[in-house]
Amino acid sequence: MGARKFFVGGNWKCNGTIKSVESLVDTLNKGEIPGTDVVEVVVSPTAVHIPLVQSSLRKDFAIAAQNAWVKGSGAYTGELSAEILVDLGIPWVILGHSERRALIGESSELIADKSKYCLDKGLGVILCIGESLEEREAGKTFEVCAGQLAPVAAKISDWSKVVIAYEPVWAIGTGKVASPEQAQETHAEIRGWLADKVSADVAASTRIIYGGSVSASNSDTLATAPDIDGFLVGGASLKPDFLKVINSATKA
Ligand SMILES: O=C(CO)COP(=O)(O)O
Repeated sequence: MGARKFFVGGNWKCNGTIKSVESLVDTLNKGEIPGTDVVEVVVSPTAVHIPLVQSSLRKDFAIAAQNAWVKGSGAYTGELSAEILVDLGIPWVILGHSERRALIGESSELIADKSKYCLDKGLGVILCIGESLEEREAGKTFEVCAGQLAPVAAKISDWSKVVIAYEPVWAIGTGKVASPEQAQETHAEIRGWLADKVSADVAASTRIIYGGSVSASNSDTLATAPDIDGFLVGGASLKPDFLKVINSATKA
């Protein structure tokens, strides 16, 4: 546990006005959090809000894009390349979010290719995986997670800039948070899979964070689970509650 610094990401998804972003940044800037030796914080505004956030956000928080294209800059209307993100000084990108898998139809293969491309260009990747309710009820949670990780493991060798976000689809935006036992069980299985398929070192050092209805009222308890190394927060990251979630790093 000690080797893995707690990681809290705020995924703002497709939300925000200039006014609400300014107000949220102001709230975050005034918040007290443990030092950067205890917690790493990343926020992910929409692409067009990134410059505003970059110029105004406290410097101990980093920024992540919510997506990147699978190739470099070029004739890809509507996309953002890793090169553009690197040029803007954005250190992280979220890839494979279940909303993009489900709504845009991104496959695990495409997400693996994107992960490889972005890592090669120097970005850190927050790689999202997780099962649907039907898959959980069919007892396929681990199978689904392993199936989403396998194409990535086949393509990358350096995991030092990968954070795995386990986000069960049934818990996202539903208020139905996984219990600490449910999340811990899957996190431990993912870590075991990494040990088996990649290496013991990668398993020991890779942060596996939980996402899905994380809030100020449940983050302290979730943080105590030994294999939960942080959170990817949606709805609560748009509110002052995000500061409370960040502070749960002290419970880990
Ligand atoms: O999808 C999520 C973060 O990426 C989680 O969203 P909620 O926290 O709103 O459930």
